[in-house]
Amino acid sequence: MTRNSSATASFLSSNTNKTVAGACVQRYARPSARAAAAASYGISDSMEEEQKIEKNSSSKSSYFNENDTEDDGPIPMPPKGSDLRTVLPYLLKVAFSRKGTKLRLAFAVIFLVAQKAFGLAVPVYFKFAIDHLTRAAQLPVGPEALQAANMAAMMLCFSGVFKAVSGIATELRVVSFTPVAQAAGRRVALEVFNHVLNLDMQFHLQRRTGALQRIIDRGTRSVSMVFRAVIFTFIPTFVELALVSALLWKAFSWHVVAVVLSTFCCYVWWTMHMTGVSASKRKLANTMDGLSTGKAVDALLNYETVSNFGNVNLESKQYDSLLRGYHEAALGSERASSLLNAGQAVFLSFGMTAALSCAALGVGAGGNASQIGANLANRVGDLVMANGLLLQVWAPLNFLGFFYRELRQSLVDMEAMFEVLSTTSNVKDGTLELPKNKNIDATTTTRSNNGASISFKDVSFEYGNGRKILRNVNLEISPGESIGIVGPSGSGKSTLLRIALRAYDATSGDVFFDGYNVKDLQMKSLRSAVAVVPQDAVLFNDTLEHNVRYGRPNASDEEVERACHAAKLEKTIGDLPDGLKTKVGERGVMLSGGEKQRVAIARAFLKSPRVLVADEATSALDTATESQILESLEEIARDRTSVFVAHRLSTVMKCSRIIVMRDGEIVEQGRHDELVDLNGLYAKMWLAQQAEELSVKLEKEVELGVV
Ligand SMILES: Nc1ncnc2c1ncn2[C@@H]1O[C@H](COP(=O)(O)OP(=O)(O)OP(=O)(O)O)[C@@H](O)[C@H]1O
Repeated sequence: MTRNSSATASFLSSNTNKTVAGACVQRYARPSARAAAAASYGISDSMEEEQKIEKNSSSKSSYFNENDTEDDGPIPMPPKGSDLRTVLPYLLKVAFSRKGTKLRLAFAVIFLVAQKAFGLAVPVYFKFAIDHLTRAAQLPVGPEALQAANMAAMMLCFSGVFKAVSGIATELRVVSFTPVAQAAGRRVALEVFNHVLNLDMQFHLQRRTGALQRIIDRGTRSVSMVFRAVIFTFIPTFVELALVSALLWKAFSWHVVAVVLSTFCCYVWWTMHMTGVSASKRKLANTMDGLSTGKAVDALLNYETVSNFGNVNLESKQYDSLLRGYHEAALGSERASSLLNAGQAVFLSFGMTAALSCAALGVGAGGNASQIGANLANRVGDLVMANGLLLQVWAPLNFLGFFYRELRQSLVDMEAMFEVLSTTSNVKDGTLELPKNKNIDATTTTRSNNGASISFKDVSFEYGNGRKILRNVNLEISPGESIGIVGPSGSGKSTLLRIALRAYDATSGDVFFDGYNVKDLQMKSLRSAVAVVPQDAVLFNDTLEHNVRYGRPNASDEEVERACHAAKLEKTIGDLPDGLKTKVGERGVMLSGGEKQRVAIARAFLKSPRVLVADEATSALDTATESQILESLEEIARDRTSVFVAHRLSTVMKCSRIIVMRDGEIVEQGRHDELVDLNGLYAKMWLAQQAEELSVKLEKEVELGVV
């Protein structure tokens, strides 16, 4: 089970959805990753800062989770496609599933209308000011000219006030809308986290953690971008364009409007076309980005293996070639973006010049050359207004290009996220719950047999590649029995346990837990009745206490202490600088293999399960540590059903029954002495191990000069 033990450990020890979300945030959240990287490069100051932030944010987020999600309505199913017509209604439903969103959105729309209306009034009042000034200049000096000049000043004041009001409305709009987009993003993020952690083991084995993290990260950030682009950029820009066109038509002619609209159409066409080119290159860049991040995370997580095998250069080369691929793809996308920007600038400059020239020359306004000359003075104000209005429409047009690009990108990012969200687990959850009151109370000293029975009936299994791993396994484990499972490597021992705990479902046959078919049981209920101590206990990058308490998050301090005592962790705690509050590092790197095992045992003790599963829990330890750990395990196994998978037969010698597996079949079973007498596979394995131990002992004695 070595290969998958880390995934199994976190997968099997999840008690509640809330715990799952917490664990997932720990695994995927950026700050943790950065803190880990900082730790490995010795950036202690920034790490301290990160730790403070993490501590704060984790306590805050659990507070918010508990309260906010209670108020929130159910989140809708993710859409099938990734085009705007399907994504937008989904996001609106997500946003509206939160209380108060409609009101916020209504305010945001009111402020948006105010922003645009007052914004358009600015050039109009500026025109009025110029008209009054022109009139004042044409009048003889006197009270009438003075009154016209005063009117001009007043119009300028109005224009200034409207500009200020428009600015304030913009900020109010941002303030009232941002929480809506953020809340929708957070809800989607939480949904993806929970969904991913509830997916089966096959999914997690096939996906690279780094690449998955990027998909989730980018997908959730895209949520607020879609809102900003569509609701606060595209729709207002079209409305504004319509209003400006109406004003220009009234002031000049339909010819000017035609020039403006043609420019707009050319601009939009160019933007859409080039954005398509840029997006396809960006998609490739994203794939390369995911691959290179996945590679980096993989190498950093396996730091010890990389450095022990002297493969830093190999890892660097592979990482470099992925990075190069990413940079080439990103460069292609950048080039397309530059071409897009240049084209946009050309269209806007020519369009603006053409529209203003038409307005200045009075194209389409009718009349002969002398009339044009007579109206020229009046047209100065109109021209200034046209300039102001066009600048006003062109300004968001620049953003329109940016938002369109971002929108396309967001839809690409969301597609990947929706794909993850619509992945279904091959292992379907059941509906039945195990009776709750049957778990043994870890705090009492007198305990009665309260283990669960497990039975395998004609169980066969293959991982999907046509190779049979288990063949018609039949096994009855009674409540309170201690079972040892042994057999050559690859004989299917760990697979048998995975099927019992529903990491996978049997291809044929059934498994019963306490009389219930495991397929009918809620996974949460089944797994809360079982504690797994794996070979390679994986710890969270948190305090020792957090890692122990993970077995039962609501345990009291006294219970945590008792669990540490049972797992013989006291010496380790005493040696650590901050005792139980010491951070154990990424995956528990600050602890030895034996110490990590003890933490896993303390966790299992605290969980107080009905079934204890120790999967090669002591195989990586020396014999002295093994016997201590076995003592602790036996203490937990007392009065419970226990299953020990082991290579070292000394580990299972004391079990009430030993199951011997070969090629996915149970070939022998019985007590240790019975199996030795049987003279079969077990007896051979026993003799081989005895001989091996004897030769190791002899070698040591020769080294020490005893013989
Ligand atoms: N996720 C997987 N996909 C495909 N094959 C797998 C997977 N996990 C395990 N196997 C294969 O299934 C077989 C049985 O594996 P299993 O881990 O159950 O053996 P085991 O008896 O526990 O071995 P060991 O003692 O070495 O841990 C092995 O040949 C292994 O390569």
